[in-house]
Amino acid sequence: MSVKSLVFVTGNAEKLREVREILADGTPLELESRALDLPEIQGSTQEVAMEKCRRAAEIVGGPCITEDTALCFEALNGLPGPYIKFFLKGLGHEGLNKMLDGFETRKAWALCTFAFCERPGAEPILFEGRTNGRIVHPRGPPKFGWDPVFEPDEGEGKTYAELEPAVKNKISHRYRALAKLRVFLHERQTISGQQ
Ligand SMILES: O=P(O)(O)OP(=O)(O)OP(=O)(O)OC[C@H]1O[C@@H](n2cnc3c(O)ncnc32)[C@H](O)[C@@H]1O
Ligand SMILES: [Mg+2]
Repeated sequence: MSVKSLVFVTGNAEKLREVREILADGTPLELESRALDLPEIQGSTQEVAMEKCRRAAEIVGGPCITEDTALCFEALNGLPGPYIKFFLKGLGHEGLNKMLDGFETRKAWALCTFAFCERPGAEPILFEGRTNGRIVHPRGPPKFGWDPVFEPDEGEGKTYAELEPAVKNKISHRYRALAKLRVFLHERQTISGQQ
């Protein structure tokens, strides 16, 4: 099976690390990374992801993937969603918790959206992965974003930050979205066979 290389445009080194770790299971897909922090529009997670990937393809001048991560609070009808980066920056881990004080549920879900764009001007295709959980007071090393405050339902009571990276990578929103992207790329023979 031949190895296919694809450009992953992201300004987030931790995302890139996790994607590489997940793909290290033998997936014959090599990522070439471009560390660009692309502007992101306002809108639904799908609209944000589509537009970011369109812009990335224009810059790269060829096929590329981008990834958007949202953290959605059930009590807030899915917000902060794609705006979590700015909420986290402005409020911190405890602030995210405080936002939910007074609400009946602390349920949340992490949503990852990969977008693949074949060439500049082409319509991107989206692949979503979701992991359900809840928002808790921070536990575990604060290495990656909101990992310390998200306790996935399948994490046996541990936050993403407390889980071994290999365990997070088996249940994560990112793993689930990437699994769909891999199937797509494989079926299009982007991974194996001729281009
Ligand atoms: O260049 P891009 O790929 O857009 O990278 P970004 O850091 O701007 O990422 P997003 O726009 O998708 O914003 C998502 C926010 O959630 C954080 N994040 C993403 N994935 C995460 C994960 O698995 N665990 C914890 N935090 C995460 C990330 O650090 C951002 O603050
Ligand atoms: Mg971003």
